[in-house]
Amino acid sequence: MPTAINKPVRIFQDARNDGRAEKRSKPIPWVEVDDDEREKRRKNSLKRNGPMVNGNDHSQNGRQHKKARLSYGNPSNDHGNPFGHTNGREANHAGPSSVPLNPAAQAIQEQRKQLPIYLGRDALIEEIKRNDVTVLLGETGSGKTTQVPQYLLESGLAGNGMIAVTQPRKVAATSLAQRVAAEQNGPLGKVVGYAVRFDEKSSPQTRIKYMTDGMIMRELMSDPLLSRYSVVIVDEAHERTLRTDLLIANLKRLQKHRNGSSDAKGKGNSNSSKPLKIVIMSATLDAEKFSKFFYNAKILYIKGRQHPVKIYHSAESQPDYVDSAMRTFFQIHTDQPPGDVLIFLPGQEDIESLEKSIDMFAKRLPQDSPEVLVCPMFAAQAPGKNAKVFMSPPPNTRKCVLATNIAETSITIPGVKYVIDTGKCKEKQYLARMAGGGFDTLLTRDITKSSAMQRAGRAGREGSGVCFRLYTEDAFNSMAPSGEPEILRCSLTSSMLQLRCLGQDLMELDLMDAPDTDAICSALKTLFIIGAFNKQSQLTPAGRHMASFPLEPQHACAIVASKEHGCSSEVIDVISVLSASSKLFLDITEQRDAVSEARLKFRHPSGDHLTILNVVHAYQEIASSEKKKSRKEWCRKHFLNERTLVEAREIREQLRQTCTRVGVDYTTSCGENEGPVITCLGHGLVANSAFLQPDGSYKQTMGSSFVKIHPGSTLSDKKVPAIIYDELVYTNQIYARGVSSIPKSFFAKHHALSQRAA
Ligand SMILES: Nc1ncnc2c1ncn2[C@@H]1O[C@H](COP(=O)(O)OP(=O)(O)OP(=O)(O)O)[C@@H](O)[C@H]1O
Repeated sequence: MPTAINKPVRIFQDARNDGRAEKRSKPIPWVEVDDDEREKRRKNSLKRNGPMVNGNDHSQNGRQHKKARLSYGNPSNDHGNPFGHTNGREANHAGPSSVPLNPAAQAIQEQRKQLPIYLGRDALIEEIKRNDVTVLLGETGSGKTTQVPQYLLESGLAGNGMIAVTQPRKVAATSLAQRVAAEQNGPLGKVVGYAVRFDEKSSPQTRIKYMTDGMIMRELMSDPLLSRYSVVIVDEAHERTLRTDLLIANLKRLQKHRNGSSDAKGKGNSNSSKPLKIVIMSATLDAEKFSKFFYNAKILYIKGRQHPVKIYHSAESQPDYVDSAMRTFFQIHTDQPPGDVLIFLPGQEDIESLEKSIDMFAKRLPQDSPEVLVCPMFAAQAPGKNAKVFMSPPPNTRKCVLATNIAETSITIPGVKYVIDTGKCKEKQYLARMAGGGFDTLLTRDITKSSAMQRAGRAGREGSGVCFRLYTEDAFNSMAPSGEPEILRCSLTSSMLQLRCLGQDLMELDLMDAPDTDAICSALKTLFIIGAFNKQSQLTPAGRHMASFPLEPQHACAIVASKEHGCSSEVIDVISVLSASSKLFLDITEQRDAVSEARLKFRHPSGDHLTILNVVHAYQEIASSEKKKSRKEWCRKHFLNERTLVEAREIREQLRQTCTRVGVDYTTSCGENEGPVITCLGHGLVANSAFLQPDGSYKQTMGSSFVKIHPGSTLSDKKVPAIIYDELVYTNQIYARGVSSIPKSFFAKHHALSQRAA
């Protein structure tokens, strides 16, 4: 397909020689993956031991296909309704055709019928009806995530219960809900809704709810049997996030309770009025492992993908992957037919650096060349900005999305035809032994085969696509098949607290993989010193309150402590900013002096937390008196991210509601005397504290590591006897970020506690 991809790109030849011009001018040599070989790999990746629901080898497929067409949009209830009787509402959810369809909606319905999964619709419904647990494996783009919930709803299999579809990431949950609401020909939040942290769009009419795995885990606290749901679909289960693993363990437990059956075959349904169906889905899943975990649950396969994706590997390895991605982008842009480009990079820094390079070289394109619109996409970016990647670019413009692995699974970015995969990602890793007390940090590493396949899959969503891998075929062949489950590499503090509120013990839970003892001890230690657990590792009343907040326990602890210190208003203001998805302070390296000058007036001598509070107060004043435009200008002048402040305002509202529930008066204020704010933050961050050493470094109180204050902190050039910090980042050394000074006397009580905990 791309015949001219090996042509030199002019703009690099013409560019000023910065030492790279000559190298850049040489096109990257590509090797196309042989189609037969790819088919062999595809078959291997879908090693089957169960029926294919949409292929010729399914015993009844021909008949079922016919029936599927007949029943589409007009489902009878002949698939049974194991969740009790429909209550009349069912008729409204018989499918999108119950409301007259305009031409655009009709086109969407036609698209639905073209998906590979459509051929197996009835077979799939039948299998899910027969089995309590179903493991569904099908290629990216076959239609699992968008169609399965609708099939179950339209067939009446969900009864009058809801269908939850869990996703590891917020952006997938929200964008899928939007798409499926359109497929159901209704507004978002009605029949189809979503729930992610700090944001929910649903109503009493909601029947399909896309939600993050964290949100459904949180629902367990108020509804331990998840009785509102008749089906829980765990999507992208291959990612094995910590929350997915905990959810799966809980689903297994509560299904036994609700269905009264100890196997996955659905035999216990007869006595149960509210049975639960579980569907585990992915394109790249160790299906046997999941099946075994659920007492040999049925594995089903969906054959084929809607559109082909051609794959190219670079002939040589590309150590400077950011530069190689940039060259590949312009090779596509100058030679290839229209189509947007999606580039996978490990993290925000690489994204920002590539954005600058592409913008710079795009200015050197010939005048008649199409424009380039770069759209970054990463978790720490405000949701509104991430949503921009889903919009169409202006005419005669090629969109170039620069994304981390948040765009890797589930989502469809309209217009994307080309994927450039650097082969790198950042992964959370818990450095328990290294840092003594232990901390989560992000490390750059090579991706897995499963990720490579998911990334390539993003190119074939709306038509045929092309994926350029910036690594050799040998490198691909030596990649691990899939990643290590998060439960084996992340901090367990938050999950342990949440589970204890459910009356569960992480150590006793029936998990697919048991976590490391170091990580368990570290979490227990942290929960003990913040007062969430007592010496016997039992949940305290304060711990229960902490778990009510949708926050890390350390932050929730600060709010709970503020009740006693009379400064809840201020603590909530600070925590709201720390919980926003993007950073408050914009760090522009080239303008470092201007940045620190502009921020001088907010700077608080105690450090970053009260500096944040000063910004929040100043913004509140501006927001009450100035127009929107002036607020924006004010933020720009002070190098502040206004989106963070706006998002923090929404988060504050939610935290206030939780405060009301747990009896914390959020209006109490310490006024000008801000000392108690640091004391409360200290209670929460006591495990994140360190003492000054003679050489100017800081030694952790709970661990044995030496840390430095991050250069971006207001305290970076100060020496204070003791600090608390929000997080540690590991580069060539360990840096503490989000730092405040705290009196050493504060530790008199806590240090003894931490010694005892150790
Ligand atoms: N937001 C969207 N806009 C346009 N088309 C979409 C959108 N979401 C889904 N589609 C279409 O529906 C198809 C099926 O998507 P779906 O997410 O159901 O597939 P999947 O099998 O779950 O894939 P994956 O494993 O990658 O999540 C896509 O390939 C695309 O053609």
